[in-house]
Amino acid sequence: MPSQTLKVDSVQLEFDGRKILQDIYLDCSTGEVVGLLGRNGCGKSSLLRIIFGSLSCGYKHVSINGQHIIKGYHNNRIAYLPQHNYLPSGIKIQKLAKPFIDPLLWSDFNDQPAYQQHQHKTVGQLSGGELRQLETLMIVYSCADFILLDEPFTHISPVQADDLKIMMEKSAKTKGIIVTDHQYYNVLDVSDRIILLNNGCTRPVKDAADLVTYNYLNKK
Ligand SMILES: Nc1ncnc2c1ncn2[C@@H]1O[C@H](COP(=O)(O)OP(=O)(O)OP(=O)(O)O)[C@@H](O)[C@H]1O
Repeated sequence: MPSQTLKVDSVQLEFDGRKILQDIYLDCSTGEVVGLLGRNGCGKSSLLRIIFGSLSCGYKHVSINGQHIIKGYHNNRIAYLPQHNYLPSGIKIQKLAKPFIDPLLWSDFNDQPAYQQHQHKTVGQLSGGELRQLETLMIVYSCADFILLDEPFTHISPVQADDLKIMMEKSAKTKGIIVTDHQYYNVLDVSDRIILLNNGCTRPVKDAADLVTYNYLNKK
């Protein structure tokens, strides 16, 4: 499949007159994982929601291969794992998963231990980490060309985080992934490039020293 590129720029977001996002440029091509880092409240979730199309803002320009995208979720172009749980309770995982998963990826998804173990349970019968793992799996294996992951590592154990990174690298052979999480070491580990969100602006990050310069990490 030919490479595709998602581009996001000129985003203007304010809440109650307070500027949250103002000088944004972010791109992601199929075949790569882009990590988005930033301090609490700097606007990472808002930016992902704007790209996905679930948060309105003053202005934005989102495109895929030059084609303007108004709502990223239309036609399954972009899938989004929100920071908080999104699956409805009371319905079996198996029933929820079927319409979600890319039919071409079904057999791979079906082989995942988390799905094998929990497919007959409902959301309410899962632990917080089990649910998070399944929610992330379902987004990574969805039909979308671009995947936005908001804190996929936060509630899962180190072993499961390692499994998720392997799965993301595999998925990024054909999809583009943008991931944000405060477990920055996992984000650094899995990402091809890092973008820092700071004072409403995006900045490319070359290495961990840049993260110190921009006051994201403390100097050791
Ligand atoms: N609906 C809203 N109304 C007013 N302010 C909001 C609203 N949603 C978010 N904010 C504010 O916008 C800022 C950015 O929020 P956002 O959730 O995007 O940050 P974040 O970088 O994802 O933070 P965290 O890392 O803590 O999850 C925060 O200061 C937050 O308080």
